[in-house]
Amino acid sequence: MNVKICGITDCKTAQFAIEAGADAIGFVFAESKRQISVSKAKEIIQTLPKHILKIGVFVNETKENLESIFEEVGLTHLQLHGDESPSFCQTLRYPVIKAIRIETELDINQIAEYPCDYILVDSPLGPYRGGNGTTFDWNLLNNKNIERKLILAGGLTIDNVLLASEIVKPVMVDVSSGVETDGKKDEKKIEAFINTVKRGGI
Ligand SMILES: O=C(O)c1ccccc1N[C@@H]1O[C@H](COP(=O)(O)O)[C@@H](O)[C@H]1O
Repeated sequence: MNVKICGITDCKTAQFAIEAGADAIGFVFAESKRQISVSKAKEIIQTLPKHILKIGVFVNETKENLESIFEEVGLTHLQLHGDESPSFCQTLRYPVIKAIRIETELDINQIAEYPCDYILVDSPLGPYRGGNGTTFDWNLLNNKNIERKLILAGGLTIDNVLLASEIVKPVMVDVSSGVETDGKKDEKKIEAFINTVKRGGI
Protein backbone atom coordinates (compact mmCIF):
# COMPACT_ATOMS: atom_id res chain seq x y z
CA MET A 1 0.00 0.00 0.00
CA ASN A 2 1.23 3.47 -0.84
CA VAL A 3 1.74 6.28 1.68
CA LYS A 4 1.18 10.01 1.20
CA ILE A 5 2.66 12.44 3.69
CA CYS A 6 0.69 15.68 3.44
CA GLY A 7 1.30 19.25 4.55
CA ILE A 8 5.01 19.34 3.77
CA THR A 9 6.51 22.84 3.80
CA ASP A 10 10.30 22.30 3.61
CA CYS A 11 12.87 20.35 1.56
CA LYS A 12 14.43 18.54 4.52
CA THR A 13 11.17 16.95 5.66
CA ALA A 14 10.24 16.04 2.07
CA GLN A 15 13.60 14.28 1.58
CA PHE A 16 13.28 12.55 4.93
CA ALA A 17 9.80 11.24 4.08
CA ILE A 18 10.98 9.90 0.72
CA GLU A 19 14.02 8.19 2.22
CA ALA A 20 11.70 6.62 4.80
CA GLY A 21 9.57 5.21 1.93
CA ALA A 22 6.81 7.74 1.18
CA ASP A 23 5.25 7.38 -2.29
CA ALA A 24 3.51 10.75 -2.41
CA ILE A 25 4.07 14.20 -0.91
CA GLY A 26 1.22 16.66 -0.40
CA PHE A 27 1.37 20.46 -0.51
CA VAL A 28 -1.54 22.48 0.90
CA PHE A 29 -2.35 25.55 -1.19
CA ALA A 30 -5.72 26.02 0.53
CA GLU A 31 -6.01 28.28 3.57
CA SER A 32 -4.40 26.24 6.35
CA LYS A 33 -1.76 26.33 9.05
CA ARG A 34 0.15 24.12 6.59
CA GLN A 35 -0.31 26.45 3.62
CA ILE A 36 2.64 26.69 1.23
CA SER A 37 3.45 29.29 -1.42
CA VAL A 38 3.70 28.44 -5.09
CA SER A 39 7.41 29.36 -5.13
CA LYS A 40 8.28 27.22 -2.08
CA ALA A 41 6.37 24.20 -3.39
CA LYS A 42 8.16 24.57 -6.73
CA GLU A 43 11.54 24.71 -4.97
CA ILE A 44 10.79 21.52 -3.01
CA ILE A 45 9.37 19.65 -6.00
CA GLN A 46 12.50 20.37 -8.06
CA THR A 47 14.46 18.27 -5.52
CA LEU A 48 12.10 15.28 -5.60
CA PRO A 49 12.56 12.09 -7.67
CA LYS A 50 10.35 11.70 -10.75
CA HIS A 51 8.47 8.62 -9.47
CA ILE A 52 7.14 10.41 -6.36
CA LEU A 53 3.57 11.74 -6.65
CA LYS A 54 3.43 15.49 -6.01
CA ILE A 55 -0.06 16.36 -4.89
CA GLY A 56 -1.52 19.84 -4.49
CA VAL A 57 -4.38 20.26 -1.98
CA PHE A 58 -7.04 22.89 -2.78
CA VAL A 59 -10.46 24.03 -1.56
CA ASN A 60 -12.87 25.63 -4.05
CA GLU A 61 -10.09 27.03 -6.24
CA THR A 62 -10.84 28.26 -9.76
CA LYS A 63 -10.04 26.10 -12.80
CA GLU A 64 -7.65 28.77 -14.02
CA ASN A 65 -5.68 28.81 -10.75
CA LEU A 66 -5.69 25.02 -10.38
CA GLU A 67 -4.26 24.53 -13.84
CA SER A 68 -1.72 27.31 -13.62
CA ILE A 69 -0.43 26.19 -10.19
CA PHE A 70 -0.28 22.58 -11.45
CA GLU A 71 1.94 23.64 -14.36
CA GLU A 72 4.05 26.20 -12.51
CA VAL A 73 4.86 23.96 -9.54
CA GLY A 74 5.20 20.61 -11.33
CA LEU A 75 2.40 18.75 -9.59
CA THR A 76 1.21 15.30 -10.66
CA HIS A 77 -2.30 15.49 -9.09
CA LEU A 78 -4.88 18.04 -7.90
CA GLN A 79 -6.55 17.03 -4.60
CA LEU A 80 -9.85 18.87 -4.18
CA HIS A 81 -11.44 19.23 -0.72
CA GLY A 82 -14.20 21.75 -1.40
CA ASP A 83 -17.58 21.73 -3.12
CA GLU A 84 -16.17 20.95 -6.57
CA SER A 85 -18.88 19.26 -8.68
CA PRO A 86 -18.35 16.16 -10.83
CA SER A 87 -18.70 18.30 -13.97
CA PHE A 88 -16.13 20.81 -12.69
CA CYS A 89 -13.67 17.98 -12.02
CA GLN A 90 -14.25 16.69 -15.55
CA THR A 91 -13.24 20.03 -17.09
CA LEU A 92 -9.79 19.91 -15.47
CA ARG A 93 -6.94 18.93 -17.77
CA TYR A 94 -4.93 17.20 -15.04
CA PRO A 95 -5.35 14.12 -12.81
CA VAL A 96 -7.81 14.74 -9.98
CA ILE A 97 -8.21 13.28 -6.49
CA LYS A 98 -11.65 14.25 -5.17
CA ALA A 99 -12.05 14.25 -1.41
CA ILE A 100 -15.42 13.06 -0.11
CA ARG A 101 -16.40 13.38 3.54
CA ILE A 102 -18.00 10.17 4.75
CA GLU A 103 -20.67 10.78 7.36
CA THR A 104 -23.45 8.35 6.37
CA GLU A 105 -24.11 5.53 3.86
CA LEU A 106 -25.55 8.18 1.51
CA ASP A 107 -22.14 9.81 1.08
CA ILE A 108 -20.84 6.62 -0.53
CA ASN A 109 -23.17 7.23 -3.51
CA GLN A 110 -21.15 10.33 -4.36
CA ILE A 111 -18.10 8.22 -5.14
CA ALA A 112 -19.60 6.85 -8.37
CA GLU A 113 -20.51 10.39 -9.51
CA TYR A 114 -16.92 11.59 -9.72
CA PRO A 115 -14.92 10.66 -12.83
CA CYS A 116 -11.59 11.10 -11.02
CA ASP A 117 -8.30 9.24 -10.88
CA TYR A 118 -8.67 8.63 -7.14
CA ILE A 119 -11.36 9.20 -4.52
CA LEU A 120 -10.05 10.32 -1.14
CA VAL A 121 -12.32 9.39 1.76
CA ASP A 122 -12.01 11.75 4.71
CA SER A 123 -13.68 12.61 7.99
CA PRO A 124 -16.58 15.10 8.10
CA LEU A 125 -15.55 16.22 11.60
CA GLY A 126 -13.60 19.33 12.42
CA PRO A 127 -13.57 23.05 11.65
CA TYR A 128 -11.63 22.87 8.36
CA ARG A 129 -12.22 21.15 5.01
CA GLY A 130 -9.42 18.70 5.83
CA GLY A 131 -6.37 18.23 7.98
CA ASN A 132 -8.49 18.06 11.14
CA GLY A 133 -6.92 14.92 12.59
CA THR A 134 -10.35 13.32 13.05
CA THR A 135 -11.46 9.85 11.94
CA PHE A 136 -14.79 8.62 10.54
CA ASP A 137 -16.70 5.34 10.69
CA TRP A 138 -14.54 3.17 8.40
CA ASN A 139 -17.14 0.38 8.58
CA LEU A 140 -19.40 2.46 6.31
CA LEU A 141 -16.98 1.49 3.51
CA ASN A 142 -16.48 -2.15 4.46
CA ASN A 143 -17.36 -4.76 1.81
CA LYS A 144 -18.99 -2.18 -0.46
CA ASN A 145 -17.20 -3.39 -3.62
CA ILE A 146 -16.27 0.15 -4.57
CA GLU A 147 -14.57 -0.19 -7.94
CA ARG A 148 -12.47 2.93 -7.57
CA LYS A 149 -8.98 3.61 -6.33
CA LEU A 150 -9.51 4.85 -2.76
CA ILE A 151 -7.15 6.97 -0.70
CA LEU A 152 -7.93 6.75 3.00
CA ALA A 153 -7.42 9.91 5.09
CA GLY A 154 -8.64 11.48 8.30
CA GLY A 155 -6.99 11.17 11.68
CA LEU A 156 -4.68 8.28 10.74
CA THR A 157 -1.87 7.41 13.16
CA ILE A 158 0.40 4.44 13.77
CA ASP A 159 -2.22 3.15 16.19
CA ASN A 160 -5.16 2.97 13.78
CA VAL A 161 -3.79 2.87 10.22
CA LEU A 162 -3.56 -0.92 9.91
CA LEU A 163 -7.08 -1.56 11.22
CA ALA A 164 -8.54 1.28 9.12
CA SER A 165 -6.82 -0.03 5.97
CA GLU A 166 -7.99 -3.57 6.58
CA ILE A 167 -11.59 -2.32 6.71
CA VAL A 168 -11.51 0.24 3.86
CA LYS A 169 -8.95 -1.44 1.56
CA PRO A 170 -7.45 1.72 0.04
CA VAL A 171 -4.60 1.81 -2.48
CA MET A 172 -3.01 4.66 -0.49
CA VAL A 173 -3.18 6.11 3.02
CA ASP A 174 -2.78 9.84 3.59
CA VAL A 175 -1.60 11.41 6.84
CA SER A 176 -0.94 14.93 8.05
CA SER A 177 -1.89 15.62 11.71
CA GLY A 178 -0.88 12.11 12.80
CA VAL A 179 2.79 12.74 11.94
CA GLU A 180 3.02 16.09 13.71
CA THR A 181 4.02 17.21 17.19
CA ASP A 182 2.85 20.65 18.36
CA GLY A 183 1.69 21.44 14.81
CA LYS A 184 5.03 20.64 13.13
CA LYS A 185 6.02 17.60 11.10
CA ASP A 186 7.88 15.12 13.30
CA GLU A 187 10.46 12.92 11.52
CA LYS A 188 10.21 10.13 14.08
CA LYS A 189 6.43 9.96 13.58
CA ILE A 190 6.81 10.04 9.79
CA GLU A 191 9.26 7.14 9.89
CA ALA A 192 7.13 5.15 12.33
CA PHE A 193 3.98 5.72 10.25
CA ILE A 194 5.63 4.56 7.01
CA ASN A 195 7.22 1.55 8.71
CA THR A 196 3.87 0.59 10.20
CA VAL A 197 2.13 0.71 6.83
CA LYS A 198 4.88 -0.89 4.74
CA ARG A 199 6.25 -3.37 7.24
CA GLY A 200 3.47 -3.75 9.80
CA GLY A 201 5.48 -2.32 12.68
CA ILE A 202 7.70 0.47 13.97
O1 LIG B 1 -3.89 19.73 5.91
C1 LIG B 1 -4.66 20.70 5.84
O2 LIG B 1 -4.50 21.69 6.55
C2 LIG B 1 -5.82 20.67 4.88
C3 LIG B 1 -6.54 21.84 4.68
C4 LIG B 1 -7.60 21.85 3.80
C5 LIG B 1 -7.97 20.70 3.11
C6 LIG B 1 -7.25 19.52 3.31
C7 LIG B 1 -6.18 19.48 4.18
N1 LIG B 1 -5.47 18.31 4.41
C8 LIG B 1 -5.89 17.00 4.02
O3 LIG B 1 -6.85 16.49 4.94
C9 LIG B 1 -6.76 15.08 5.04
C10 LIG B 1 -6.75 14.61 6.49
O4 LIG B 1 -5.67 15.10 7.21
P1 LIG B 1 -5.36 14.62 8.73
O5 LIG B 1 -4.39 13.44 8.63
O6 LIG B 1 -6.63 14.25 9.37
O7 LIG B 1 -4.70 15.79 9.37
C11 LIG B 1 -5.53 14.69 4.25
O8 LIG B 1 -5.98 14.26 2.98
C12 LIG B 1 -4.78 15.97 4.05
O9 LIG B 1 -4.16 15.91 2.79
